[in-house]
Amino acid sequence: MKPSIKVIMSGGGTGGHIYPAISIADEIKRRYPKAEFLFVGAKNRMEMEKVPQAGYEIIGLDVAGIQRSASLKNLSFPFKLLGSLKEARKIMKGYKPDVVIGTGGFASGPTLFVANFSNIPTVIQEQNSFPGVTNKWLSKKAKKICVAYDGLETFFPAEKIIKTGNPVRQDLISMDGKREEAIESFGLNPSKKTLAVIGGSLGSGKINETVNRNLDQLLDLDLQILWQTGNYYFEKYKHHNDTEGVTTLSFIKRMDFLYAASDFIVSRAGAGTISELCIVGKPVIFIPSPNVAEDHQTKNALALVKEEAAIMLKESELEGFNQTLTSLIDDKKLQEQLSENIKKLALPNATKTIVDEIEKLIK
Ligand SMILES: CC(=O)N[C@H]1[C@@H](OP(=O)(O)OP(=O)(O)OC[C@H]2O[C@@H](n3ccc(=O)[nH]c3=O)[C@H](O)[C@@H]2O)O[C@H](CO)[C@@H](O)[C@@H]1O
Repeated sequence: MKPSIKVIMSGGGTGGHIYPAISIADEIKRRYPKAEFLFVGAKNRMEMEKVPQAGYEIIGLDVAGIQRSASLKNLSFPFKLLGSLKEARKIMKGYKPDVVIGTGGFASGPTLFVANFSNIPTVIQEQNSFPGVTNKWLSKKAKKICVAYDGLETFFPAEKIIKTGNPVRQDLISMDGKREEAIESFGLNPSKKTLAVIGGSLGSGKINETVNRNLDQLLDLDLQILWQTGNYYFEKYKHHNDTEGVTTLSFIKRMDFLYAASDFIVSRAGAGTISELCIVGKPVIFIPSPNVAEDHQTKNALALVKEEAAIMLKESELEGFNQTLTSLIDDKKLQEQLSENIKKLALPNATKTIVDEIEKLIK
């Protein structure tokens, strides 16, 4: 009989930190049906909704990040940090976990710091090719660091690094035979090619503006557009649902369907989306967000561009959007080459490999 274990998962702020935590918890639960889980997130952030939907309990810390631009909000940062450290300490003392797993975002900083300080083994799952300051700092005391890109020994202690890949939800790994159902579920035209637009879990204002500006020319390419705007921007663009050939959605529950229905993809370069796109194997144009720590999305995308596995357009190059997309659509050979090369980078066993490492720690 497998023992009952107690696990704290901490991460959130955006889907990119939440979904890996849920995938890892699901796999631990599959192996240890009696395992108990507590998620620690940040109050009022996306995890407070998505984690309970996935069937797990979550506590929200009163914590926020530092604003990159000078902001009055930063004045309250030290107080919130101290408060959240106190809260995390209380949680750790009360729950007594066997292991604490951090997938990044505001809450994982104080949670893993307190766990490290209390000598509870911690594991970091770093999704990006370039880590933020918090993970670099937490890595000193973490037992293991599961990464998805090469070259992270520049930032983390080399002996703790394991290249596992990023966890990808199971329904995104088994993609075969879903195209027809996917096309039907979005009410798309099966005889037309589909361009999917993905702004990341929160949506992207810049990508939305670009698609909106170029919409007529895009439709002239005889494409239909499946456009994820993000919740925040949906009101502004939802009227396009009345435009023939355009489907806008705020947030997509069945990302497997979005990928299955699409022929070409334009996307932000969040690490989780990239890992999924490697499994999906379709031609992609990345438009990385320049507004993230250390410009890590550009670095994520460049790791693929280097392998001729994707095209990248910087935000400063968006006047060339139409031309880049048209060239891709017109070039079958390029499409095949991108598909073939991106698939080579897929690491579909990431979640299992990460949980193998966690198991070694708790045994
Ligand atoms: C603005 C920001 O801070 N972005 C960061 C955030 O991105 P973001 O939260 O966008 O994260 P990712 O691209 O890594 O992952 C998004 C996840 O949300 C899912 N999804 C997305 C849209 C949707 O409608 N439905 C849905 O389910 C995707 O399938 C994927 O699993 O975390 C990533 C991982 O650390 C980072 O690389 C990004 O730079």
